[in-house]
Amino acid sequence: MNYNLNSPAHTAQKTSTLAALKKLFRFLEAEQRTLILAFLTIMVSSGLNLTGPVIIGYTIDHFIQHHDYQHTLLFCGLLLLVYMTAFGANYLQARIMGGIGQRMLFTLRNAVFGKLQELPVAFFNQNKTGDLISRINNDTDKVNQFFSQYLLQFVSNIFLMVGAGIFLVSIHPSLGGAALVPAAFLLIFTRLISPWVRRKNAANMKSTGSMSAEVQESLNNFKVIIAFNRRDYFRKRFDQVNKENYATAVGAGMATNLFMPVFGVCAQLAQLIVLTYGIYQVANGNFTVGLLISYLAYVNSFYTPIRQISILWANFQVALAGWDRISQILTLQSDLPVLAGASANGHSHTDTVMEFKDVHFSYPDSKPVLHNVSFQLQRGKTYALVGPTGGGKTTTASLIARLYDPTEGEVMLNGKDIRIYEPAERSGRIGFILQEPFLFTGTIRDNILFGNEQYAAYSNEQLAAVIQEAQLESLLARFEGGLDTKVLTTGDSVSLGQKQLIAFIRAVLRRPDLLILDEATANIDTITEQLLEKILQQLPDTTTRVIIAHRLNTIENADEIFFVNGGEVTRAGSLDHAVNMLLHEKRES
Ligand SMILES: Nc1ncnc2c1ncn2[C@@H]1O[C@H](COP(=O)(O)OP(=O)(O)OP(=O)(O)O)[C@@H](O)[C@H]1O
Repeated sequence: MNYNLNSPAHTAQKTSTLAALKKLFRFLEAEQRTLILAFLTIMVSSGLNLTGPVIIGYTIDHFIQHHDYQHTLLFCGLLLLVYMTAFGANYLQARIMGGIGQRMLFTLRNAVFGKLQELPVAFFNQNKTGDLISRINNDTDKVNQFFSQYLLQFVSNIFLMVGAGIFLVSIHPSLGGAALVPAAFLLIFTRLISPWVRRKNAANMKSTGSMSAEVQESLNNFKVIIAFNRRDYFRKRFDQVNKENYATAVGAGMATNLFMPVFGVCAQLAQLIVLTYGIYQVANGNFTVGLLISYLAYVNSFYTPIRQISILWANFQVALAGWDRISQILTLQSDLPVLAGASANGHSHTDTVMEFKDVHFSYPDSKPVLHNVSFQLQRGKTYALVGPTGGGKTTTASLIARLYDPTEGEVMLNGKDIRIYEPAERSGRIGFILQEPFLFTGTIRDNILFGNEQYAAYSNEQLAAVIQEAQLESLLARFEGGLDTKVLTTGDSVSLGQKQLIAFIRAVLRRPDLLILDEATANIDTITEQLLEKILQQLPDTTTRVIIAHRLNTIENADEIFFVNGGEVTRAGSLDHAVNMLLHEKRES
């Protein structure tokens, strides 16, 4: 399945504005009451703001022109009260929406992160971590900014604009009609350029994602960069993506800022029209001066929100571009679903713990790695997978652990299709010590208990007793701080061999039915390796072991050896035969 989020199949996927809004509002379902309250505050503040010009016009015509200063003062006081109440309502609305925005950001980030947890290894193979981080951090924030800062301003401005528009047309239809002509032009203009603005912003977010991926890659590999003295090379590469990001940011900024001046010109045009036509009407005695001042204030009340809306609309386009990138993740489905209807319960104790039936496998857009492979692994036995580099050993092990599904054929665990097992059950039954074990920042205890709920509540003493029972205490003894030894993800606090020891303890303590060791002793000294070998021998009789190793001495005790190469997994028979096959393969290549 194509999981590459930056491929045309995904980037072409755009939701319409309305559909995007509908989906976004789903994240606000729990906020309905607060939203209604915020909406009420908007109605109050907009309604009060709209009465301002009426009060001014009325005061001029009825009191100022008749030199009635007592009433003038009274109405000025009333105006102050109106504006202060509007201010209070505005403040309340900003506070409410700030809270809603932050909660939405929280929910949105959780949703994206939760989805990432559901997706298969293939997704992570095809996407760069930096880009995913940028989607979780930056793009969700763009959506949040719109919701927390702009959404209600947007609504309140629309409310003000419609209210002022109604006043304009009802006071003087022809003058109102003339005042609204520039607005009609704006509507068409906005519709035409919005998709382009959204595209420009999407391009900018994409390049921010690429930049983040570049930073992530060089920070992750800084040792190699320093060792090979490639700082300049990476500096140049960063310079390149930074330049691209700069160019797309300028493009997005220009597109986003285009709304403002055009909207400004239209507002001025409307005022000019009203002023010219209005003075003509006053001269003919059809209009009072007070009414014209109110009228101009309404033109202002109509176009100021429009100007605001232009800024908000631009931000809305940014939020939509961010939403497109987020929803590309949210709409993905894992291509490793658990088969419905079947049950993995009633664990049958078949002798065959694992079986491949006519399995074919290829990575996306790559040539086949496995071709029509069939084999069985019996309970309690030790198997070795040998073969040349790139022959397909790790791939075979990954299919055993269901990190991928076969392109064709079936993989059976304990006599049942592996696809019927829930991930928790499957990973409990199959332990996988990866070629490059990954440790999380924390302590050895945290890392040993990773994904192992059974001992989560154990004290260190209890856990040490379990470790002793599993005969792993001599491995733990290699760490001075014991279970509390600190581990950093950068890996500097523990050596690669020590990491493999921790991964080994982690996997063995889960007591899996099947334990896969992928080059798990490659970085361990010979004495420790012998110790591991001993521990492996002492695992319960029912545990099946699959060992992938380049050092052939590590597989001396295997019950069966499989040779993995050229798409095939064949029985190698004895160790000598496996060595001959490897030598033959080397000579051929
Ligand atoms: N994620 C991937 N995407 C595309 N091709 C891959 C991927 N992982 C491995 N391959 C390819 O699949 C083939 C088998 O790789 P695999 O890692 O299974 O070999 P291996 O026998 O375990 O090698 P090694 O002994 O070096 O670990 C190789 O040609 C490799 O390039």
